[in-house]
Order: sequence, then structure tokens, then C-alpha cells
Amino acid sequence: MLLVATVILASCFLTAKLWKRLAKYVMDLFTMRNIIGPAQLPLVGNAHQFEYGGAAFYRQIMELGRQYQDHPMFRIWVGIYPIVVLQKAKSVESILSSSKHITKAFQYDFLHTWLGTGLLTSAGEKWHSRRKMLTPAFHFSILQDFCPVFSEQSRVLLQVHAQTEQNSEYVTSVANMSEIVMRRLKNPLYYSESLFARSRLSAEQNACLGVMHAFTTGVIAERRADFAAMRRRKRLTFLDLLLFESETGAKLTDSDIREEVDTFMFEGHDTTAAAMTWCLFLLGRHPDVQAEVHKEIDAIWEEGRLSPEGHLTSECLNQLSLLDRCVKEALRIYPSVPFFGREAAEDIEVDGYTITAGTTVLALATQLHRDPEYFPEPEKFNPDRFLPEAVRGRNPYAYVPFSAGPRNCIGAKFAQLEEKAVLCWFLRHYDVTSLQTEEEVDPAGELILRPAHGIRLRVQRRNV
Ligand code: HEM
Repeated sequence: MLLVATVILASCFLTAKLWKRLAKYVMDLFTMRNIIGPAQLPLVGNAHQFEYGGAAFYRQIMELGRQYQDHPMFRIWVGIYPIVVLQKAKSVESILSSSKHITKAFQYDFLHTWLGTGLLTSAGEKWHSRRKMLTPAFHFSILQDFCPVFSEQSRVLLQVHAQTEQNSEYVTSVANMSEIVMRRLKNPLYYSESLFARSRLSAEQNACLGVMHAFTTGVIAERRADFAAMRRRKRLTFLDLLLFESETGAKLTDSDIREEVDTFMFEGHDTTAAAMTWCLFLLGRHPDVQAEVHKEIDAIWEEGRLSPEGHLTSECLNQLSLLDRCVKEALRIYPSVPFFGREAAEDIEVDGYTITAGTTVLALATQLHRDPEYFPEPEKFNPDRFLPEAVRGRNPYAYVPFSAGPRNCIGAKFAQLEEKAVLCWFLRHYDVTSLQTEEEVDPAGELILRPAHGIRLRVQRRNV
């Protein structure tokens, strides 16, 4: 009897939820009818049109961007779920600058099995308190302390082929997991947890999770073993801070720590690796710029500016202004995070269009960074776009590789310092020539914008 009652109640609830969702679908169709986008099928939306491979999807989304480039936004439908894609600085500003729209789009829930509700995926009070807790770990003084680490690790990279774990299980699992999340994102059937759980993808996901979580659990255990030494330090780095908090005030549990470590491991390694790869590709395409970068780098050695231990210091790195501009320009053309999404917290008016509450709003950095109003000849690699006089007066939301506003990237400064340090060591010792053109490299638009088949570079030792 109880079972029957439970089943009836559950199905009424489900039906009520479904009706509510369908009612919203009809309302959304009506309210957002003025927002341009490709023709869609009832209930299916544009889901049947999405390309599944990362490279083909990148081309598709860029083509849509070009098609609607005179509009501040366009919309696509994944089944009954609308996604409004913003591609102009002013429209992006209205979302990113606001402290109202700081909840991530519900599609980020697909990351929960992997990243829990760590800083990237959390919302509300949890996000606020974690962001406040972790911000000191990215203070300027801590970043400075990382310079010797960047130098030591770059020296490992210098022995090309030193990356002995090319097919590391962790790296492969991250790539597979990104692909699984992207497939879910494009297929409305996989929006249902129960349907997804029955799919082959779910089994693949579980295998990846096993590897990734075992890896991060090991990292935490190793660091915990050094806890006593860490306590004596004045400034605490990211993981030390979490461990410290777990033993003192905030009472973080082991799973609280692991979700943050999973988040930072992912956000921290794949993004910078892709960014450096694209920067080397572009320098390999522009030997004239590379020659100038070499001069700037060589001056550090010629003028004896390394630390007494032979490391790059933050002062050295701050003086690499051309390399800095190259890093920024590479992130303009190939932003490591090609798009990021928020949930509209309430009905909003953007550029005269209404976006309804609950709609996924996507900032499309790849298209935004190609707006000719701010970046004339957008496909051209031109680091001088980031000279102080060129940046002055430019809408800051025209260039958002690290997002912007309250939910911007907490690791932006760390990432830029790391990129410059690694590239500086590498280019001090090597010349690079790209063996492919821009048309031949195949950017794959997944969670991270990476070359679908790697990049072919000729690397020649310099006489230094
Ligand atoms: C070139 C390198 C990087 C790029 C282009 C980048 C870009 C971004 C972007 C666009 C976001 C917003 C994502 C969204 O709203 O969905 C973000 C968030 C985040 N990034 Fe980065 N990132 C980089 C490196 C790093 C590094 C090195 C770390 C950590 C050490 C890091 C940690 C994070 C975290 C934790 C968030 C979530 C912040 C929050 O919501 O409060 N990122 N990043």
C-alpha cells in the first residue's frame, strides 16, 4: 500500500515538474522569439544539428558566430533548453559585471561527479566563503615564491622528451572526461541523470573518475604528510591553506578538500598548457616577432638578472613586455576557455532583448575576441594590440580570457606568471618553427580549446 502511494506521489511530482518545464519552454519560445538563431525543431531544438567531434563543433560554433556577427547575441536550443550566446562586449558586460548573475549554468552540474561543488561549480554562500578563504593563496607575495618552482620545472621541460609520462592516465582521463561532458551538453537526453546513468558514457565516466580521484587523493595525502613543516611557514599556498583550515577554524572535510584540489588541478594545468602551446605555435608562425622575443629574453642572461640560485625572479618576468603581449594575443586568438556560462538569475534586458530567468547565457570568448570593432583584422597575430596605449579606452569586456567580474579566474595572475616563466626558459634555449598554418591546425572546442591533433613544431637548439 505504502509502495503504491509512494509511486503515485512520485509520478504526480514528476508530471508536475515536467509540466512546469514544458510551460517554461513555451514561455521561453515566445519571450525570446526575437533573438536570432538557426531554425529549430519543436522539442528537439538544434540538438540534431550539433557536431559531436570537438574540432567540427568549434568550426560550427565559429560559423554561427560569423553568421550572426552583426547581432549582440544568438540563441540555440538543446531540446527544450535555450542557450543565449553573447558575442559583443557590451552584452557580455551586463552579465559578467553583475553580482546577481553569478550562479553557473545548470550544465555545469555535469561536472559535479568529478569536481564536486568546488570553487568553479559552487554557488551562493558556499562559493562566497570558499572564494574568500582561497583568495590569499593567490596573493602577489605567494606568486613570487613560485618563481623558483617555475624555473626548476621549466628546466625539466628543457630536456625535450623529458615528459616521460606522455600518456599519463590522469591526463588521458581528463581529456576523456572533457569529451564526455561535452557530449552530455549537446544531447538533451543525457540531461536526465537516469538516462545518462544507463548509457555507455556513464561507464566510461566512472573509469575516468576512478583514475582522477585516486590521483588527487594521493596528492593530498603526500602534502598532509608534510603538515608539520607547512605549519611553520608564514604564507600558505593553496593546498596548505585548505589543510590548515581543515585542522582549525573552517573544519573542511576530506571531500571538501578533494573537490577543491580536483577543481584547481583541472583549471590550473590544462588551461595553461593549452595557452603555452598556442603561443609557441603563433611565435613559430611569426619568426620576426620571435626574434624580438629572443632579444628580450637574452638580455636577462646577458645583464646577469637571474637570482643567485639561477632562477627567474618576478622582476625579470615583469620586464618581459613583448613576451607578455604575445601571451595575451595568443589568449585572444585561442582562449583556453572558449566559452563559459551563467544562469540568468531573473528576466534581463540585454541590448533590447529579453532573456528569461533560468536561461543559460554563454559568453563566447572566441567570437568576442574577434570583434573587428575592437580588434581590426582579428585573425592577424599582432601583439601590439596589448600596448598600453592600445588597451587604454578599450571596453574591458572585449577581452575576457579569464572571464571578468566577481566570478573571474582566481588563478589569472598565477597563470600569466607561469606561462611567461616557462616560455622564457624554453625560448632562451630553443627556436621554434611551426610546420602548420592557422588553417591546418584544428582547434577543438571542448571545455578547453586545444589542438585536436597536437601541433607540429620544429624545435632547434639555440647557440646560447
Ligand atoms: C591560461 C590559463 C587560464 C585561463 C585562460 C583561465 C580561464 C578561466 C575562466 C574563463 C574562468 C571562468 C570559468 C567559468 O565561468 O566557467 C576561470 C575560472 C577559474 N579558474 Fe582559471 N584560467 C586559467 C588558469 C587557472 C589557474 C592556473 C588556476 C589555479 C591555479 C585557475 C583556477 C580557476 C578557478 C578555481 C576558477 C573558478 C573561479 C570562481 O568561480 O570563483 N585557473 N578560469
